[in-house]
Formats: sequence, structure tokens, C-alpha cells
Amino acid sequence: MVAAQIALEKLRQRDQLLTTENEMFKMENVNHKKKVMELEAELKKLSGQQNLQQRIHHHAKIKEENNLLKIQNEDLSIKLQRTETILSRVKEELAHFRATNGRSPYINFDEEQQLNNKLKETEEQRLQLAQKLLGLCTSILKAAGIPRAPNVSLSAAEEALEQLKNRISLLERELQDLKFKNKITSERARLSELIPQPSPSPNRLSQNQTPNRIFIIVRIVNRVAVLSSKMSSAASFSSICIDRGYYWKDEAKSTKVRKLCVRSSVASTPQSSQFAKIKAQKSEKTIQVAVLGASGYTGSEIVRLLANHPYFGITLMTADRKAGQSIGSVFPHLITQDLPDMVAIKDADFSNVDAVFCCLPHGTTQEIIKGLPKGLKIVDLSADFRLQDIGEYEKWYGQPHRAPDLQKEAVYGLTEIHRREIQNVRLVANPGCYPTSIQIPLVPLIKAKLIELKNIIIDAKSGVSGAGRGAKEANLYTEIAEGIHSYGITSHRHVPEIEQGLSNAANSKITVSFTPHLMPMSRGMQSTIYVEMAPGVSVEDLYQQLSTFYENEEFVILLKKSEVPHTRHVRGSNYCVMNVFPDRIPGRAIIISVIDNLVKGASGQALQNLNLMMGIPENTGLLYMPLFP
Ligand SMILES: NC(=O)C1=CN([C@@H]2O[C@H](COP(=O)(O)OP(=O)(O)OC[C@H]3O[C@@H](n4cnc5c(N)ncnc54)[C@H](OP(=O)(O)O)[C@@H]3O)[C@@H](O)[C@H]2O)C=CC1
Ligand SMILES: CC(=O)N[C@@H](CCC(=O)OP(=O)(O)O)C(=O)O
Repeated sequence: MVAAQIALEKLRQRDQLLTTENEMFKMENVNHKKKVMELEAELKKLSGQQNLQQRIHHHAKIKEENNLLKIQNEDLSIKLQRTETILSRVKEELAHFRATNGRSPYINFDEEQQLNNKLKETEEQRLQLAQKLLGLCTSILKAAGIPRAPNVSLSAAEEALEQLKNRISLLERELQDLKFKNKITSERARLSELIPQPSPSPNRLSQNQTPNRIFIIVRIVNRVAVLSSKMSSAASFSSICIDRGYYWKDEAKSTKVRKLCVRSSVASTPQSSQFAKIKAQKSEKTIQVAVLGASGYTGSEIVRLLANHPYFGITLMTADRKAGQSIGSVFPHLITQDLPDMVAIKDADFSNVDAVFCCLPHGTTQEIIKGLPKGLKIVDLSADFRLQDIGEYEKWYGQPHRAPDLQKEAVYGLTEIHRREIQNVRLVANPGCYPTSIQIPLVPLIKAKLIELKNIIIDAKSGVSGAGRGAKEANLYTEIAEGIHSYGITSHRHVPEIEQGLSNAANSKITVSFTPHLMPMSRGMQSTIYVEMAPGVSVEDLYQQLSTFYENEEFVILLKKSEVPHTRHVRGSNYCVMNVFPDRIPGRAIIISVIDNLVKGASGQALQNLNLMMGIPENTGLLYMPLFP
């Protein structure tokens, strides 16, 4: 650039010189012409006064002079021409040079001036910046504690800056370690509250040493280990070893002491500590859960409910047609959930899973649950393990039962009625949505013998999501909208489930009249139930029984007398809202019960059950208010 500028300057000077020389030649030429004219005038004058000889002589002299001048003039003209040629060549060269430097070919002297001014300004700014840089370098060296260096250099400042950065990241890691230490201390405190004092008879499980409690203890110990492995100061927490005498359900017979020993990793690099930070946030939740069928309606509802659950974290999700996709791409309303992509069941890894929500179609479910690792807690939302009598299952579902042993093990998960059994079981058969809305009001009345066991008529209505997400002609908008669709009259597969629950409560066989209807709404379910009261029983008695039976229940709400339950008041919540009304026919009563089929009728109740199975408060993660309007 500088060389180019010098070359440009030289060309410009040469240009000026030639222009001046040219001007001078022009002027000289003009003068010579003037002189010729003067001499000619003088010749004219003289020729009038001199004699002929003199005049001839004079004339010859003048002619000679004139010829000389002409020659000189021609010479000058040639020189002028040559100079002009050189000048135009120089101009051409200059234009070419400017053009190749990205500037306009012809010199604009104003622009040149502006550029020169700008150059000056830039130079001044450069000086100012250099001064600032010097000040900055001095400050960095000072901050790094380097005594006043005689020559403050950029490289010395860079070195000092690097030292400062290292110190900061060291402090950050120390801070992180302190946070982990605090968490470990609090987890240990929690652990010592949960671990019972050594019992005098170590072979028996004490009351608060239930498998659930032990399970939570194990999870906390693991969590402490995870936290400690994230710490960069390996020396202070190099190993955590817990040596306690508690027993697993399957190991209760042996006196073997379970020993958990986890070692931490060595100090981590800044990158790995950042990675560990992200992983730590993810593994904050103590119990890891798998959702099989997460791409369906009930599966996605589980994902929604678990978003705010303090202990359950989702570590695995499966899908069939949608395997390989993220939950956010299949259900955009769940896009904020940072979860692993859904995989096909055959590719699922259950090694880090503690509990499973099985949200698959009936039939498929039996085979899949049969193949799951034995230690897992399972809540099955399908109908596969709901019917105690395998023969009934085969009759109503039209297929053989392929896991009869598991059927014997399963507990029917109507939480408010079977809470005690649910707490200690491995496999829970979550009730169907219609049976939930029907059994919740009827079981307490049957148990108290307040209603007749005959002539129970149930008129039930469901939102379309009850039919799942799969595309079916019957669920098209045109088939559903602006009308009510009765179906499964006397033959719906929920009939045996409803009759099983009511018959168990009555200790005698009950047959019901059940008609479901599809309603033009996405969620919600209402069961309107017509019953005959036992002799001498009033609607007030029914009301009192329901009120007493459910007075401590979080999720069952008996409205004030004569208030009418509406599905729109339970949308998105785990509540079952109900009331009882006198019929116009003497001795009869009408009960109305509403739920959200996807929450209390499926995923909400499933979560309620898993909470129980894991020994944590039953309402955890379920206190969502209904969505209204
Ligand atoms: N919807 C409701 O209100 C209620 C439903 N239930 C029961 O819960 C279960 C799930 O219902 P819902 O969520 O509505 O159903 P959906 O049809 O919405 O979802 C079914 C899920 O199962 C997956 N799936 C389907 N076939 C297979 C297979 N052969 N192998 C593995 N995975 C498969 C689907 O994957 P993909 O989509 O990727 O193919 C999807 O994730 C059913 O048994 C249902 O009866 C119980 C109470 C209420
Ligand atoms: C509206 C609608 O179609 N509802 C479903 C019932 C809901 C359900 O899925 O019940 P299961 O869990 O017993 O399969 C039906 O009538 O088959």
C-alpha cells in the first residue's frame, strides 16, 4: 500500500513537471511568433526607407533570421508534440494505476485531499488506541499482581490475562464443589432420617423398612455418589461408602449385608465440569422413569404431568411409528421438555430405569411387560391386567391372555379403594376411564349397602381423546362434531371391569346396564348413574356416606347439595367431582360423576399409583388446577 502510494506520488510529480514544461514551451513558442511578427513589421518599415541593395540585403538577412526562427519554431513544435504524447501516456499510466488500486481512474484532487485528512485522523485514532491498550495492559498486569514492569508489553499482558482466567475458573470450580458439598450434606441428612436405627432382629423388615423406603434410600445414596463424582476436588470426597444392614424384598431371607460403594472420578477439566453441570441438572430427580408409548395421548399426558414432579425424571421414552422422533416434534406443546428422543421398544435400554408407565394398546402390553427387567415397578394403563378372571379377559377382548402369571401378581389400581395393596406391589393395572368414573361413587354406596345391586343404569359420555391418537374413520371430525355417538351398547369391554369392581365391593355378582357415548369434545368424561336405594335409605344417606368416605381424599370432591358437576371444571386435573340427586321416581337416585379421561381416567391416576408404590406422597406432581375456560 505504502509502495503504491509512493509510486502514485512520483507519477503525480512527473505529471506536474511535464505539464509545467509544456506550458513553458507554449509560452516560448508564442514569444517566438510574436518576435517574427515584429521583425516582419520592421522589415516592412525599412523596406520603405532603404535603397534597393540595402533592402535586398536587409531582406535576405531578415529571411535568414526568419528561416532560423521557423526552424526553431518547428523544433519547438516537435518538442511540444513529444511532450504532449509523454504527458498523455503518463496520464494513461496514472489512470490505469489508480483503477487497479480500486480508485476512480482520474484524479479528483478534492477526494485526494479528503483521503489525506482521513489518513491523518486514523493515524491520530491509532495513537489514542495504542495509549488505551497500554493502559489496559498496565491494569491487567496490576490485577494479576505483577509489579510495575519496566516495559509494559502486549505479550506480558496476555500472559497475565491467561493467569487471571485460570484463577477465575479455579474459583468457579471451588464454588461448584462447595455447592455439591452442600447438596451431599443435605442428602445425607435426608438419608439418615430415612435409614432406621439397626434393629435387634436383623432378619425382619421393620415397618418403615418397606421396599419402597429402601428403594428411595438406594436412590439417594446413588445420587450422593453422582454428586460426589461431579466434584473436581477428588481428594476430599474420594469415596463414599455406606454400610448398613437393610434387606431387599428378594434378599430378606439371607443375612447378607448390602454394601454400596461408589468412587468419585478424578478432577475434571473445565469442559467436563460444564458437561457435568448439565448432567447434574438432569439427574436432580431421584427416580428414573420410562414412558412406553410416549407418542400416544396417555403417554404424552404422563410427560406433561412429570414436567413438575420433584422426584420422577424421564430417562426413556418409546414409540412405535414415531420411534426416532423427539417428543417436541410429535407433541409441540411439550417442546420445552429436554428429554431423550423416543426409541422403539426393541432398542430401549432399561439399565437406568426404576419405574415404567406402560401406555400401550391392550394385547401388545402383556408381551412387552413380560420382557421387562424384573426389578422395575410398573403401572400399566392398558386393560391387559385389569380382569382377575383370564376367561373373562379372553371373552371380552377376543384373544388369549399371554401372561397369566403376571395377571395373578397385578393389583387393580383404583387408588382411593385399593391404596393399601398398591403400596407394596410391583405391577399395577391402572383402571379404565369409564370404570374409574363409575366405581368412585358406587363402591362406597355398595359397601355400605345403601343401594340395590340390581337395576344399576349407567349412561356415560367420553371425549374423543379416549379413543387414542391413532387415525380411525369413526374419529374424524365429520363423524364426531355436532352430534352424540352411542356405541358398544351392552357389549363395551369396560362392562366386565365395572362389574368386577362393583361385585367385589358387594361380595356378590352385579350386572349393570352400561351405555357409552362419544361426545364432540377432546377431553372429559361424565357418568350419569341411576340407582335404586335400599329400603328406608334416603338421598341424604347416600350423600352422607360419600361425604364421610371421601372426606380425607385429595382428588375426590363431593359438591354441595344440588350443585351439578361439569366436565369443563375438571379439564387437565386429577379430580373426580360428583354429586347425588333424588330421582322423580320414588326410591331412586341419580349420581353424576365427572373426570378428565386422560388424567384421573388414565395418566393422573397412574402417577398417583406410582407415587404410592415409591413411598412418596400420593399427590406429588398432581396438584394441577383444572384448566378453565
Ligand atoms: N385415551 C384414554 O383416555 C385412555 C387410554 N387408556 C389406555 O391406555 C393405553 C394407551 O392409550 P392412548 O395413549 O390413548 O393410545 P394412543 O393410540 O394415543 O397411543 C398408543 C401408543 O402405543 C404405541 N404403540 C402402538 N402400537 C404399538 C406396538 N405394537 N408396539 C409398541 N408400541 C406401540 C404408539 O406408538 P406410535 O404412535 O409411535 O405408533 C403410541 O405411543 C391403551 O391401552 C388405552 O386403552 C386407558 C384409559 C384412558
Ligand atoms: C372414547 C373411547 O373410544 N374410549 C375408549 C375407552 C377408553 C380406553 O382407552 O379404555 P381402555 O383403557 O380400557 O382401553 C373406548 O370406548 O374404547
